[in-house]
Amino acid sequence: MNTQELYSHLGKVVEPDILESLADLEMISQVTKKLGGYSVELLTYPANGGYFDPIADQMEQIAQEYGVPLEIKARAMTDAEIKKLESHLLDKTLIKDGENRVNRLMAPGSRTRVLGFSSGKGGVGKSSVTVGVASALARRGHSVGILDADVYGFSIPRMLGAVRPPSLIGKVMIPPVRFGIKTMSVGYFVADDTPVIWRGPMLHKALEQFLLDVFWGEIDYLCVDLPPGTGDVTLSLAEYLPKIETFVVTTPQDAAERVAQRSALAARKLKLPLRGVIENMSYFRGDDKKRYDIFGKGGGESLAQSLELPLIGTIPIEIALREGGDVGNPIVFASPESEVSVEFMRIAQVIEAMGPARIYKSELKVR
Ligand SMILES: Nc1ncnc2c1ncn2[C@@H]1O[C@H](COP(=O)(O)OP(=O)(O)OP(=O)(O)O)[C@@H](O)[C@H]1O
Repeated sequence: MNTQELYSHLGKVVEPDILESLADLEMISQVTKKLGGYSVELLTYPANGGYFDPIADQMEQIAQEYGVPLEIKARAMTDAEIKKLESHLLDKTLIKDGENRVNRLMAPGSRTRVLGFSSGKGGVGKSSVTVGVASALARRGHSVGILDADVYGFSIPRMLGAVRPPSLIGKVMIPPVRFGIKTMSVGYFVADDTPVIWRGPMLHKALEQFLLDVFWGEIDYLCVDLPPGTGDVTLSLAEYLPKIETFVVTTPQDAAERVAQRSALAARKLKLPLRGVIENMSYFRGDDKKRYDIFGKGGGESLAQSLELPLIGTIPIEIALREGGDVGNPIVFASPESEVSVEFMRIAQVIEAMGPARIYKSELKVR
């Protein structure tokens, strides 16, 4: 093996958050031959020191496969190298749309579908459903991102076990990736026990940044965990994400269904296209294989009927779902055969099959 061949093998290693190859990102130096083996430099950007190990492990594995000793050294990128990487990422993040710069995922003609998950009130499992559907779409081979817009009750980083904060390369924010899913949340910027007491304009600004300056790339699906009800944040999002297709999450309980209906009608007033209803905590299957309707029956169906929307899924109560959410191991990946996971996979298929909503309000733009 010559140095060029080894370089081309090592260059195929994928950077864990940017999800592009080291060669494309120019993050490894030429391989050099040295006494008894080879040496290569891995260039790190300011916050990715912690990623050195997983990348280096993969490079070592490749070298071992070819039976060549390899020394890997980390080197911090120079300012000029960071600038170059930033411009590479900016090209893939922003696109000119007339006078405006818009994030590629919001540009007209972008292939990204934006799926919003809303609920009338907290605690019905909206975040769990967002993670479940996003995980199922990822397992079906799509590129997926989750935007945690539930700014006061953020839970996505915990549910996905995402512990690394986003890195900043120049102006571009790199969303941490877990289970192949890009994630962005206010939770990355505040300590877990700190209540978010930002005022409207600050939240507006944070969301604007999450949508404009984040390197989402042209993902297939952006799943948005909306705050419960229809407050300020949802209003802002409706402006920023004119392509958002909303799914209403409810429980079988009558009361939850009525609150969900109010919020769905408000969403309709905001002209957020509603695409379907998902009923969560629909039943519990006991060890005796029987279904127990713990929270009653029929809430999802009756909400769907009153809103003239399809009921696209009924998700059972499953202890493993709650446990997976608590430790950052989503059930769709942890137990793909469970009834809940099978249902999430089915819902993902239904969403795929229904295709994007045909709306684009060109007058609504960021900046
Ligand atoms: N189908 C389910 N089976 C078991 N536990 C569930 C299920 N759905 C949600 N849970 C659990 O219920 C709790 C609330 O869920 P979640 O955080 O997803 O709700 P939410 O509607 O997003 O709430 P909030 O808006 O308050 O953040 C979590 O502990 C979650 O693990």
